[in-house]
Amino acid sequence: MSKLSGKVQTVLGLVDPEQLGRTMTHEHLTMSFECCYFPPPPGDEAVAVDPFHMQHMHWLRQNPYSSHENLLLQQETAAVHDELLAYRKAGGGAIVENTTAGIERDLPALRQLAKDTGVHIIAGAGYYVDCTHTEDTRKMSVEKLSDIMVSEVLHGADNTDIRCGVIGEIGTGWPITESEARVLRAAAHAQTKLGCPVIIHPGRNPAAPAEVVRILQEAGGDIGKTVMSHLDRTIFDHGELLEFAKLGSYLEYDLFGMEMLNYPYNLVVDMPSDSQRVKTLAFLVKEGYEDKIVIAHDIHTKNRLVKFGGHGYSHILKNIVPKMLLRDISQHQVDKILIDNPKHWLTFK
Ligand SMILES: CC(=O)NCCS(=O)(=O)O
Repeated sequence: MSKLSGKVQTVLGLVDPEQLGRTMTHEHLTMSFECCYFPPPPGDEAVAVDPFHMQHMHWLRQNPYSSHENLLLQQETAAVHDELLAYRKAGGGAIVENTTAGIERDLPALRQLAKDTGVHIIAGAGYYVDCTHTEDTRKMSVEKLSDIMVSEVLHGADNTDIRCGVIGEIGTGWPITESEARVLRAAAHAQTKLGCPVIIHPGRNPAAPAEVVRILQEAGGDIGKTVMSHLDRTIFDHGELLEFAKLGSYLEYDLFGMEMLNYPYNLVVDMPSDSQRVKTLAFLVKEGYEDKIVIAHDIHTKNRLVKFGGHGYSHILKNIVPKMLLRDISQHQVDKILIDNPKHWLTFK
């Protein structure tokens, strides 16, 4: 039996799963989202260059990806530090930090934040979406990619001794590229070796999550120990959602706090409101999936920090939980979603 077995691996070392408490399963504390810059609407170029003023807060919420400055979350470690202290005060215990290679993972910063705030931080191994893969990454075999992920978990990543505790977020688009498929297979192989949790960023198409599951399964992945992220912007039809849920992954609603009219990466998508997200959670609970739901905010731009007028990492604990209780999700079920499900997922087999 591996020494990881029965434990959760944080950036400060192994912990007993009971120590985690309430856990956001998909956040970023330091990263760059420059890879996904989207040009501003015509006429808004001047605002986009200098958006951090009170009168532009609404513009930023509607166009978060159209300001280069807004994509540099890695510049805000001091604010994130304060917001993690607020998260603890609001009852939070742990955060899964999903930044992988390609979007500027910074493990020393994560270790410092964990030390200074007392929040358990679990770091992610592996690779983000295709456009961030380097030439080296594209040339690697599945075995080589898998060896790297295993090493990031067992020995440390980015030339540090800081160890990752999950594989992911593994980035995929739609259609899934050859390089992304290779990374997915490698993640499945590493998961088989390690018995570790995996988390996936699917492409923006309702068929994408199931296609990822198919590739992982074919490569021997453990779907019951895998989180499918971003379902709030991916699967809308309740019938299709139940079909996907049957495949057995954790179902993650992780864009709480993000409300926008035009989702620039797929204009066909109507980004749901938080009320609609809660309604979908209540639906899944009613259908018997209370043991498979996990939630988070996926903060990946500056404007979502409290410092810039955003909701911060405590929004779910402060605002969404009361709403869940109002919508027939019991306290026991809320505790499953925030404590038990993340704990089971994060514990190494
Ligand atoms: C960092 C990240 O991948 N966030 C997801 C953004 S998306 O618009 O839901 O794909």
